[in-house]
Amino acid sequence: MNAEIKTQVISGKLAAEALLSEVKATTSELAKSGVQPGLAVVIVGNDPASQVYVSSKGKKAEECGFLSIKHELPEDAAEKDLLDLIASLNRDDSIHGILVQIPLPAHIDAGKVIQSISPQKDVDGFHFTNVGKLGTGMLETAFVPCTPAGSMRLIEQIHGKDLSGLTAVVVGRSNIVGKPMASLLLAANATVIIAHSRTKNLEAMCQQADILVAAVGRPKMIRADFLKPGATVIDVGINRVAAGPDEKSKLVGDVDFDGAIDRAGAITPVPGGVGPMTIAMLMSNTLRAASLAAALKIRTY
Ligand SMILES: Nc1nc(=O)c2c([nH]1)NC[C@@H]1CN(c3ccc(C(=O)N[C@@H](CCC(=O)O)C(=O)O)cc3)C=[N+]21
Repeated sequence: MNAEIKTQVISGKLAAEALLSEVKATTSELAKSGVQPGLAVVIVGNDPASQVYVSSKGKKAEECGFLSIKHELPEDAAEKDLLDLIASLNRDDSIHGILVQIPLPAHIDAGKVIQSISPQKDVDGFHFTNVGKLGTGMLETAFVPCTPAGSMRLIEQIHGKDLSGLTAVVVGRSNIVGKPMASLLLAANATVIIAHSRTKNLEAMCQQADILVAAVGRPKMIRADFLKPGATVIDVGINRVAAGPDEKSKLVGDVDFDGAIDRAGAITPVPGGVGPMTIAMLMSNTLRAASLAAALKIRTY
């Protein structure tokens, strides 16, 4: 135990509740002008983990006062059926956000499906238009992927909006977390390093980090000795591991939380950290899509 460092556990659960109550309040305001945000979640197949995520997204959407619609397609659905469904959701004025749950079955081209979603309804922020806007700093109209956006809100609690002079290390280079996370950190003036499976001496690289974002998908891979004392640690990992012979599986992050707590300045737990913020940001993005769509209905002249 390090007596000098008082580590703050950053509650994603509380931050998500705060964000959701803002979303609810703005949704009631919007209702006065006859606008109700609508979210369509599409799931293909019956992966149990995906089912759980999708139902919790639907539940949160309803709590926010949104129209919440779920489309379930069978595991062997044709790609064309999915593309046709998205085309009809793109045309549907009551739907402002479309989320196609990832992963998709192997016979479906996930890239093609994502690019078929209207960029204005792409509340996941995966469409090239939104990726390009984030990459070029056009954040006013971009949809930013929910996990990195939620992680930034948690970082903001500790460091504020301006990260000038701070070094951030993102471990992981996925299109849905690592790369957009790095773009957001850079936009907030951090000095950004993206580390990944081919990085030499990952431990030394991580020790540079004032802010460390772990998004590798390997349980407890980031250990206490990887951390600069006092660092802010954002654990994006959601790994389900066997807890014991008769016990249910449990969730662990990419960071060895019990070790890291003695060295970090602030750290997100798993569960209760980035996960709940991801869902809250999805609601925030959907509300934003609805507001932008409503604004565009007002005549220019
Ligand atoms: N198109 C698409 N968009 C996504 O945003 C998306 C996706 N596909 N596919 C799967 C991943 C995963 N994901 C999570 C969201 C919330 C929690 C979450 O709230 N987790 C809770 C624990 C939940 C539990 O106990 O299982 C927590 O960390 O506290 C986890 C994972 C969104 N994803």
